[in-house]
Amino acid sequence: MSTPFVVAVDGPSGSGKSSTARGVATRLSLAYLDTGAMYRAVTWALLQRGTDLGDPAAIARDAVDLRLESGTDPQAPTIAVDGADVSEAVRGDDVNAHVSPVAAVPEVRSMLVDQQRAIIAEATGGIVVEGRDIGSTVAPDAPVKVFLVADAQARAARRAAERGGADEAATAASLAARDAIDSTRATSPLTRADGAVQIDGTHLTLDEVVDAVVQLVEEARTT
Ligand SMILES: Nc1ncnc2c1ncn2[C@@H]1O[C@H](COP(=O)(O)OP(=O)(O)O)[C@@H](O)[C@H]1O
Ligand SMILES: Nc1ccn([C@H]2C[C@H](O)[C@@H](COP(=O)(O)OP(=O)(O)O)O2)c(=O)n1
Repeated sequence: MSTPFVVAVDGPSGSGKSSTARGVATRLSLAYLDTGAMYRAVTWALLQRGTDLGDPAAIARDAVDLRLESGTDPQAPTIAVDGADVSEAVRGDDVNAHVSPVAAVPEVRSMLVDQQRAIIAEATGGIVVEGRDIGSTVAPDAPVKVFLVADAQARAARRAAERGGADEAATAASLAARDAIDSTRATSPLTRADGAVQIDGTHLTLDEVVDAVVQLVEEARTT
């Protein structure tokens, strides 16, 4: 069986990965996988369990038997853990504050990377996958790799607006704290992968960013 066509979209928090990836997948009738939602779901479940999130060994021990299910429809993506749909719950402040240390635990990463590769293998019609390490680690052979960036101020303003006018300075601080941990952890840190095309969406509309990625896909399909 041939390997599914993968579009890898990586970048820092709030750079537009989810909106772009969903837009591209919808436009091209591809599946969509939000790997950040998987790290968020593990964090949510460990918070519910009362796991000591300052203790990587406790995180690894309690995460190992969690059962995640990712819905890959770009127009209605979902994430469930042990049968409960947590698509909304994983966006809360508590998860935002704890997800980066959880995502830094090697056992959590290897468990989720295995699951992500299994989902990709089943996406025979092609899939857009977004996260931090897709082009570098999860799907290094992806024919299209995008590294999406935007100014810190634009990212904070957009994320605060999305959250109903949340405080912009507090949102900026939360994004910066996560980016710092995500970029410096030992295991597959956020980085621009070999072969990734960097797109700066600061002064582009969402449609323009989607157009740019669709163009990269069309170029890759004709070469
Ligand atoms: N190019 C853009 N122009 C304006 N707003 C954007 C653009 N890209 C994304 N957004 C908005 O910014 C917010 C964060 O985008 P999102 O896709 O959730 O980022 P990420 O997945 O990287 O965290 C969302 O409210 C989204 O609608
Ligand atoms: N492939 C991935 C995806 C996300 N993560 C981690 C790092 C991020 O801070 C959290 C949450 O990711 P998510 O993409 O949902 O975050 P944003 O929507 O960009 O704010 O998970 C990761 O380590 N590797």
